[in-house]
Formats: sequence, structure tokens, C-alpha cells
Amino acid sequence: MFSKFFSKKSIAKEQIEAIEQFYQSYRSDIFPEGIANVCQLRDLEIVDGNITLSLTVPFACESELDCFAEQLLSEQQVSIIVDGRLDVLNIKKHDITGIKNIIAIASGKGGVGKSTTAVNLAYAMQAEGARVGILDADIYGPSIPKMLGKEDVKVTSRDGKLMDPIEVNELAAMSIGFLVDEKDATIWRGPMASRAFGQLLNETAWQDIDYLIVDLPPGTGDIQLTLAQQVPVAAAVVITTPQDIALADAAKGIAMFNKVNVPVLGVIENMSYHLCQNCGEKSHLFGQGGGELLSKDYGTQLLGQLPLDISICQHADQGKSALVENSAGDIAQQYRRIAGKIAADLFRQFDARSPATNEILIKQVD
Ligand SMILES: Nc1ncnc2c1ncn2[C@@H]1O[C@H](COP(=O)(O)OP(=O)(O)OP(=O)(O)O)[C@@H](O)[C@H]1O
Repeated sequence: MFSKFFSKKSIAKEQIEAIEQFYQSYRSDIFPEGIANVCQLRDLEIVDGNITLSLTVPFACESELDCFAEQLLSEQQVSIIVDGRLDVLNIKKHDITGIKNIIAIASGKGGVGKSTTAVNLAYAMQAEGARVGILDADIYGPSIPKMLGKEDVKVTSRDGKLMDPIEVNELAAMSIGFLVDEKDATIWRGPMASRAFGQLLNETAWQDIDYLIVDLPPGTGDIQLTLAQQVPVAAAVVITTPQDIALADAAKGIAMFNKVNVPVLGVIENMSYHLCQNCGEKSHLFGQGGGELLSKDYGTQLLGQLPLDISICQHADQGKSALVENSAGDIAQQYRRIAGKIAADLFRQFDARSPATNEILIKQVD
């Protein structure tokens, strides 16, 4: 496959062979079936003096491409840059224009940090290379405008038909909070709230969104069930804290998605532990091991454990995000790891369900 690059005299044959061998054998959490079986090889060339391997990738995974290059350097002493052009696969067919995949973020219990996690995951998927949108499905208590620092912003429409999403750090956002005052929405009853949500989803001018993160309202009542059925959700992620009560409610959340045949990609345990700023000691303030147990019991996986951290709280309260403010920090890296796993496992939902996947994969490695 790499022999076509041998004529590129600027790259030594031995280097091309080393890169090929590594590429053919590279496997990881993100690429368990091998990077060569998922990505499409485009070129191997010198760009600005660097050997550059160009690939087309079907899900957001920039950190993983960096890991690939780092390991190639440490194991084969070949230094390359991996240029991953993202062409995200649409996992579940639907007719909402401008969006490829919809991922629901849910929690059984309120106050577990679902919206905070949804916003940070949206930024993390963006950092992984995707174009991301976030839709606030909480009609009665929208919190996304505040978390994005856009509380006083109201939507406009360029074409007089569709609403333009609010752009924040290149994230496209929509919430009832951008349309009406909170007190006006709280008097709406169930059907009105569902209708309002349908309008937010369908009447926004989404553009080129690889992943739309939908922040569902807390709980597993009628509203959540209707939303989960009404929206062509490709997969869901459930947020919990390690407390027993939150875990019990998270279990109801997983059961709800199972009922409406929405695959649950996994559970994120938020406020999982606290690291002492002085001595670095890890303490499990709300218990330990619950998220893991819950995932096992319900046949899903623990996608990650996020710390209870003052900076997460302060950033959220100030309408900022750790991903934007401190992109190289530990917390940003943790969110990015989880985001990469979500994108990879979402891609595999397609893999598991559809015989067409093999066809696509074969076409990609041709
Ligand atoms: N990992 C964390 N560390 C510290 N504070 C956090 C963390 N996650 C969330 N918080 C804080 O917890 C509070 C509740 O978070 P958030 O509003 O995201 O919860 P929620 O589950 O979406 O709530 P609701 O049920 O109202 O929708 C916020 O003040 C937020 O800043």
C-alpha cells in the first residue's frame, strides 16, 4: 500500500517501510481493530520540511493521531506529523439538515453536573477536531446560556425562517434561554415544552455539525422519554456521581434509553474524587466504585471519572470552560480522552449494527 510512495525521493525507503509497518500494526483503545482498518490513507509527503502522513478519519480523534506519531518516534525513531482530515460518518439516518450525529447527555438525578459535563465534552470534541453543536433540551431550567457566558444574548434569523445558532468559541449553541425569559418558559406544560424543544432542534440553521450534543433535562419522566423518542439520537451518555441515590437514578436513565432502543455508550462518573491541592492525596468524598459497578450491571462501560474540582465549578459559573482556558491542563486532557472514546465508540455502533460498515471500511483502505 505504501509502495506508491517509494518514488518520493525526499523520503528514505527505510523510513517509508518503518511507517508502513507501524501503521499496519497500530492498535489502541481508540483503534482496537487497527488504525489501518478504519482510516483512509491519502498521502505520505514532505510538508514544510516534515514527513507528513495524511489520513481521512471517520470520527474525531486528534489526540490519538498525536499518540500514534509519538509512539512511532519512540519505537522506530521516525518523526512524522499526522494530518487527519475528518470526514465523520453519519451513524443514524435522519432528516435534520446540517447535523451528522446527535448524542444525548442524560442524568437520572439533578445537580450531578450534567450540563457542565455536556459543555466541556462539546469543547473537548471540538479540540479533537470536530465541528460541534450543543442543544439545551431543558425548557424549564435552561443553563447552557449561562455556562457559555451568553446569558443576555438573543437569537436572530438571517433568512427570516430559521434561527441562527449562537456561536461561542466556534461552538454552535441553541437554547430556549436565547429566545424567552426563563420565567416565561417555566409555565409551559409538557406538550408545549416538547413542541418548543422540537422547534429548537428543527428550526435552527445548523451548519456542518459533526456532533450535536443534546443536554437533556434531569430525570427519566415523560418529557425525557418523549425527547429521547422524538429526536434521532445516535447514542446516549449517562452522567452520575458516585452517591447511591445518583447511581440508582442513573440506572433508570440507562433503562429508559434501552426501552427506546437508543444505545448507551457508557457512564461518566462526575465529582468522582478530589485531589488535595497541597499533598495530592485522592479522596473519594461521595463513595467509590459505584460507576464501575453500575456500568457492569447494565452491560455498558465507565467512560471516565472526573474530579470534583474548583476550577470546573468556577469556569462553569463564569461562562467559561477548562478546555478553552487551560487546554493543556490535566482536566482538559481527561475530557478529551472521554470525548475521543465517545466518538470512537459511536462510530462502532454503526459497525456493530450495519453490514454496510465492512463495505465502507474496505473502500477506505483501498
Ligand atoms: N466536576 C465538578 N467539579 C466541581 N463542580 C462541578 C463539577 N461538575 C459540576 N459542578 C458544579 O455543580 C453544579 C451543578 O452542575 P450542573 O448545573 O452542570 O448540574 P446538572 O446536573 O446539569 O443540574 P440540573 O439538574 O439543574 O440540570 C454547578 O455549580 C457546577 O459548576
